[in-house]
Amino acid sequence: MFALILAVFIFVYLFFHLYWKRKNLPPGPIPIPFFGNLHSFYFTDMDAQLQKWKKQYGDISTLWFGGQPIITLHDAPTIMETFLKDGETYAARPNNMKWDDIIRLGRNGIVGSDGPKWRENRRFALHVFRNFGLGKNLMQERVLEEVTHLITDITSDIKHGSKDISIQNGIDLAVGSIINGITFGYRYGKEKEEEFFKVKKFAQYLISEIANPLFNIMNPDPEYYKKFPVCSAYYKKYTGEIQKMKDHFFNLIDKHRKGINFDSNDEPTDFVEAYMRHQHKLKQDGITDNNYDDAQLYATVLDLWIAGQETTSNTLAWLCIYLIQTPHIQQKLHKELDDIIGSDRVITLDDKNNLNYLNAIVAETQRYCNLVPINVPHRTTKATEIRGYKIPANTIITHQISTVLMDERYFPEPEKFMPERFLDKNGKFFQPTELMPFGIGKRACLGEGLARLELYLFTANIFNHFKLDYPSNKTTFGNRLIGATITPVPFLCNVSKRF
Ligand code: HEM
Repeated sequence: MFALILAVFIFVYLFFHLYWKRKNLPPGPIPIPFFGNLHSFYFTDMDAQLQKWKKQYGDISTLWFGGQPIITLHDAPTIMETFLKDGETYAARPNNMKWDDIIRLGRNGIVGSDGPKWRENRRFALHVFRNFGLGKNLMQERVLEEVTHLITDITSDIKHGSKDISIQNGIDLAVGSIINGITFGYRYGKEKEEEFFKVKKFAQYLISEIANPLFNIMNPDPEYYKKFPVCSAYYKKYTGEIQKMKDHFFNLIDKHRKGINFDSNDEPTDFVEAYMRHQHKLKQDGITDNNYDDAQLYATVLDLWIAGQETTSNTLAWLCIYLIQTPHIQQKLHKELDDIIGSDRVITLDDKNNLNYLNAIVAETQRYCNLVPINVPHRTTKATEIRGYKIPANTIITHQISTVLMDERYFPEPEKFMPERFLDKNGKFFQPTELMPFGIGKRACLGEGLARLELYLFTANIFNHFKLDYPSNKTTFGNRLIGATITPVPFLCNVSKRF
């Protein structure tokens, strides 16, 4: 009798998991109970595994993160028709990813919030960025200040000849100084290097854990899962790290508030000040029911810092690695710089349209490094239909940038690093719509303008001043660490001066 009950139970269980819950969804790899498809990422790199599934199941498929199905789009035309042309339907974020609530004190910030709070705060941040000169010379000056410090530091590190140094750390610190300058109003530089690497460590921990299966399994309800042995140790460690990060940012926020004279009409010089002045105005106007409390401020600053530092800095690090691995491409870049610039003067936005090969290298690096292996998930705000599949409201869905950027239909021989693919027959740089490293639609990267400015100014000025080569020990050179972003394993490179 017991055997019969067990057999029925197993049958019902398998029938539900293997067939019933998947029957109306696009095809995809078979999920196993508890893990879904997450276990596959243990055996193959995330982006390579997605590529395999795309070949197997086509341009629209379903992945399971634990018990959570995620509809995944892989081809540019479908992505344009949905996320771009019907943006509002795809503008929400999942509301069952509970670690986020712990990290961001509820549904706060920009990356993880939605509805009016997200809309208002995204608009507010973009407005502040524009006031700080994005798209004008002011932001260029901020970036160039850090570029100049970096060039000076590298020059002094290598003295007269050439030397193996960590250009990666230098870039990290410079990009961190830019985002910290924008958010809190001060740069790190060499003097505050220790503070920078402390925050960077938190950021890296958060980002890398997103690829941890245990993190994803516990995500729907960490408070419940922490009752189980392995999960409870994980919960303790994870929340401990988050607490340190919260302490750091709230400390800075409190200090900042004390330094602001709210009676003055001075223009704010950093994001936190702009935010606090806005909070103050709302209070004065008696508007208490608003979307601008301190939890929202903390979570937004956290989002800007993490999204703004790690992404740009890693892209630049990959660019250095690729140009070391392809000396003929670096040589061609040096030739363009010699022909167009011809001195060690500072390269600015005014030169951008003449530096076609350089722009193509940046574009190809963004394609090839494929920084975000799994794009940030979205949630449908209403029922819709995609390629014949009925997708209900509140379905988790994402457009998979990583598979689009490696798709041979849009980028022939995608496994090759070939900047020439972005030059037309007259040698002019162009960007096809399929090149979408910042995502598309309502949720496309908020920092795209700043990131593009940084990628261009750093690349142009670093390579105008220096030649980069392999370090003497290249054992792990170019190896990848996979998390929410793909990071190069820490590396040295041999740097020599060109002037
Ligand atoms: C090379 C650099 C960068 C890359 C490749 C990148 C890529 C992305 C991607 C793929 C998304 C998700 C889009 C989606 O949900 O579909 C995103 C969102 C976001 N990024 Fe970036 N990003 C970069 C730099 C930056 C910078 C410099 C900042 C801040 C100053 C920033 C702030 C944000 C924010 C706040 C969001 C969330 C937007 C929202 O949910 O409304 N990013 N980024």
